[in-house]
Amino acid sequence: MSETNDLFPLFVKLSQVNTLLVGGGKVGLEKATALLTNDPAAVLTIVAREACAELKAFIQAFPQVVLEERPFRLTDLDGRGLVICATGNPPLNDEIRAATRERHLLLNIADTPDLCDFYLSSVVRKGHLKIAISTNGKSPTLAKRLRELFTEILPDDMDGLLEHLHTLRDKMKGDLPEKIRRLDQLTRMLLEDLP
Ligand SMILES: C[C@@]1(CC(=O)O)C2=NC(=C\c3[nH]c(c(CCC(=O)O)c3CC(=O)O)Cc3[nH]c(c(CC(=O)O)c3CCC(=O)O)/C=C3\N/C(=C\2)[C@@H](CCC(=O)O)[C@]3(C)CC(=O)O)/[C@H]1CCC(=O)O
Ligand SMILES: NC(=O)c1ccc[n+]([C@@H]2O[C@H](COP(=O)([O-])OP(=O)(O)OC[C@H]3O[C@@H](n4cnc5c(N)ncnc54)[C@H](O)[C@@H]3O)[C@@H](O)[C@H]2O)c1
Repeated sequence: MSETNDLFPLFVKLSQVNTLLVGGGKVGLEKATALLTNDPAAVLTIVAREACAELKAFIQAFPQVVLEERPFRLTDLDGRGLVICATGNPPLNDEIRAATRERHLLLNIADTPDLCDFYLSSVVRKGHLKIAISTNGKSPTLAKRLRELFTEILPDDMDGLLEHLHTLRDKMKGDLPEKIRRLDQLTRMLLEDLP
């Protein structure tokens, strides 16, 4: 029997959702990079006993990011929307798992699928176009490879196409089914030009 991928993808506005990252080692740096490259205005607090030099250097470019070098405490969860944990500390993972469940907060514990409410995805970015890839946790390396493949084959000027479609969409009058029919037709023609 084949398993299905039941994960529901969302595109989250990190500038409006207060995120806590616990842990500031190599994996913490990867997660901070994923958050801040997608949204440089992400509201992010990092709590780590000791943050690595690379993380400290990286967050310099993001003045809104708060780094507190001290042990995690439960009050760190106050006012958060998302929590990401990258400490490699199993008892702490369990404590944060229980506390976030009580507070109805969404939690990702890096590299520990069983304890996650959500996974981070591999992200293809071409201007306004963003494609998130999930392998249902089966192979993050394949997700990374597919990101590289799509980044290579999609044209860099996707923004030109999207702006054009946006202008046309705003100009179109008439009833919705007719608008959808015309946009379907137009995008079919435009996408035929892609490699
Ligand atoms: C996509 C990406 C996003 C991101 O992290 O930003 C991401 N992992 C990335 C890379 C990566 N991670 C690992 C390697 C080493 C090779 C390997 O082990 O495969 C590489 C490859 C590399 O770095 O080259 C180690 C690893 N990761 C997980 C486990 C545990 C397990 O599988 O049980 C272990 C073993 C740990 C150990 O053995 O100790 C688990 C998860 N990793 C996920 C996301 C979630 C599932 C996403 C999906 O559905 O595919 C999930 C379930 C939870 C989560 O962490 O959110 C990012 C690629 C970004 C990009 O480049 O595009
Ligand atoms: N990198 C690996 O080889 C490896 C192997 C197995 C699992 N992992 C997973 O990777 C993650 C961590 O990896 P890493 O390489 O970044 O580890 P790391 O040891 O470099 O970093 C751990 C970070 O967590 C912080 N930390 C630990 N306890 C804390 C506490 N009580 N309060 C606040 N901060 C605390 C440390 O100060 C540090 O910043 C974990 O999710 C772990 O399950 C990694």
